Amino acid sequence: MALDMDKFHFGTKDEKKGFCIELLDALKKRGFATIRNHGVFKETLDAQFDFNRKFFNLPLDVKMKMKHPAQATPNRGYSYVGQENVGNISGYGKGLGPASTRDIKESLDFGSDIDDLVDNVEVPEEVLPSFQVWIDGFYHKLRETQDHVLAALAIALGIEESHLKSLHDRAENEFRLLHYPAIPASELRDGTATRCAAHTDFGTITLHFQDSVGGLQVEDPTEPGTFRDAESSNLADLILIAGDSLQRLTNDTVKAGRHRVTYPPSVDKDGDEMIPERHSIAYFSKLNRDVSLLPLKQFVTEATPCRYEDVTAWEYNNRRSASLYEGLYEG
Ligand SMILES: O=C(O)CCC(=O)C(=O)O
Ligand SMILES: [Fe+2]
Repeated sequence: MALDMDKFHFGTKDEKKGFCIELLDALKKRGFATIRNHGVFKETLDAQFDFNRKFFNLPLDVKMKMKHPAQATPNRGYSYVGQENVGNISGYGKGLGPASTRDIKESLDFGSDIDDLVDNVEVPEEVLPSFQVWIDGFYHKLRETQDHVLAALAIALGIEESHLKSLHDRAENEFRLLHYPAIPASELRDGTATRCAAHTDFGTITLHFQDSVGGLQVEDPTEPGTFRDAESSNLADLILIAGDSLQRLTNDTVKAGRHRVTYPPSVDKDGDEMIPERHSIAYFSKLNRDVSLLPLKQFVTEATPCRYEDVTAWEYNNRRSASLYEGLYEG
């Protein structure tokens, strides 16, 4: 059941508080929360998914003109199928090494148009008219939603309402459009390939939207190893997953949600069917680069000693993302 964010904005004091508590509860118990009335209208999402399709339908040589650089940072531009392998970070936090799976996906990464450190790899007007202007607007639209979600989480966690939001006020988020090409179900069967291998995201929260194909799954925090579909009856619902940085700031009070993309619920894993192509959007909320990932003081007590080192959000982000592209550019 999706949580109704209208209760946060327009509800009574108790309804607002109730929304915040349920949101935090869902992250703790299921590893994700679905939210409706989050401020991004269905028409806006439909238009964004139209742009997704238009971009990924371009010929490969055109997409390669917007190519992601040869290393993980800066995380901007187009990554072809096989360029980024999330399996490399699947074992993170579990004491395991990289998994030997390859992801069958392509993606296009952006930051904000006002980021003063990293420039976007822009999609030129002659390649896709109005695309870049739309993307820049979409970034800020989602940022507004992010700010409200962070306020709700802060309330539930007993932190000052604007505190988490203020740690994100430099527009250093990133977001990506993803396309998973149609493949025969048999291609995923022996476990050497997947759509997107299991992982946690590096930022504080990730806002996900997926098309009607589905396939996003989140690990049950109470049953490690069991992944459950993160489906929603309404495609305009936002699927919220916590990331490593929120886990660190809250000293494990909120754990990062481990997630992956695999067979959609409608496809028979043992059959010969084609898995349809899939489009999705992942908006990664990132702390300002200079913020320390030491747990906030409220979360460090005698019973819950500090579990994490003093590292900046940027250093941590770069350390984690470096492994995503590892092995590709040797020699
Ligand atoms: O495609 C999706 O729904 C999820 C993608 C994802 O988890 C990621 O890019 O970090
Ligand atoms: Fe992710």
